[in-house]
Amino acid sequence: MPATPIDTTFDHGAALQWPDADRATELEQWLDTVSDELAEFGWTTQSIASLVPTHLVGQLRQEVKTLHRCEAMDSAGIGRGKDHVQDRSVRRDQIAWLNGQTEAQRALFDLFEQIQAGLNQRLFLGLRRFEAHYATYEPGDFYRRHLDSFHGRSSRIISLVLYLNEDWVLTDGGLLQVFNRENPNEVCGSVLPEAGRVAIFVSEDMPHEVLAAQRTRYSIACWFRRDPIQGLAI
Ligand SMILES: O=C(O)CCC(=O)C(=O)O
Ligand SMILES: [Fe+2]
Repeated sequence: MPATPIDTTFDHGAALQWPDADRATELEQWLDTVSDELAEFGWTTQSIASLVPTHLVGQLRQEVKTLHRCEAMDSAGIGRGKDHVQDRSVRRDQIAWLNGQTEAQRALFDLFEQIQAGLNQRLFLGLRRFEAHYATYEPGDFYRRHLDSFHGRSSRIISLVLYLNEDWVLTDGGLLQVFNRENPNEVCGSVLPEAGRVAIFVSEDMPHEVLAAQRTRYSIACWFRRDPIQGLAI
């Protein structure tokens, strides 16, 4: 009996990769939708499931869980430069900055670079770089209503928050509430912090708040900036 010929029509290695052409089309459509909604409403929420391999969000979740468990995260502060203070009545999360060094962070930074270029093309924002940190909210932790950037000093232009939590339900709390930019007492949207979901908004326009979480909540907050200088913390 002849040996079974090796099937050369099916590349098993390539099948595990993202199909490049489909993914590029998905990304262009995704960027069109995000740009339209940012221009019209100042914010949007989307899934990144069609843009990244399924295991990426799980890898990022494992990284932040490890950082949290090893007590390698710092209490988050508010204000910039020498005005930077820790005020537990305003925010209670713990953070750790991403450095793009692990495989998962490299893949995420690739996506962030594509988002940066795509938003620049469509909205002429002049974004030049981004910074991102993991955040952990333990049960009871919150972040009161705030803006991510102040008018006139705006170096943070677009905020993007990626959520990492599996099976998050309403009773777990921790919703992101986005307020009307004309009337900051009116909630215009709520986002469930479930794995693969992002919230994207104009940093200096959209007041927002993280409601108290009832279970540990993991996320990555990223800011796309216009200024070229590294290390100017806000
Ligand atoms: O985690 C979120 O939903 C938003 C976090 C936030 O507002 C911030 O870190 O500035
Ligand atoms: Fe914020």
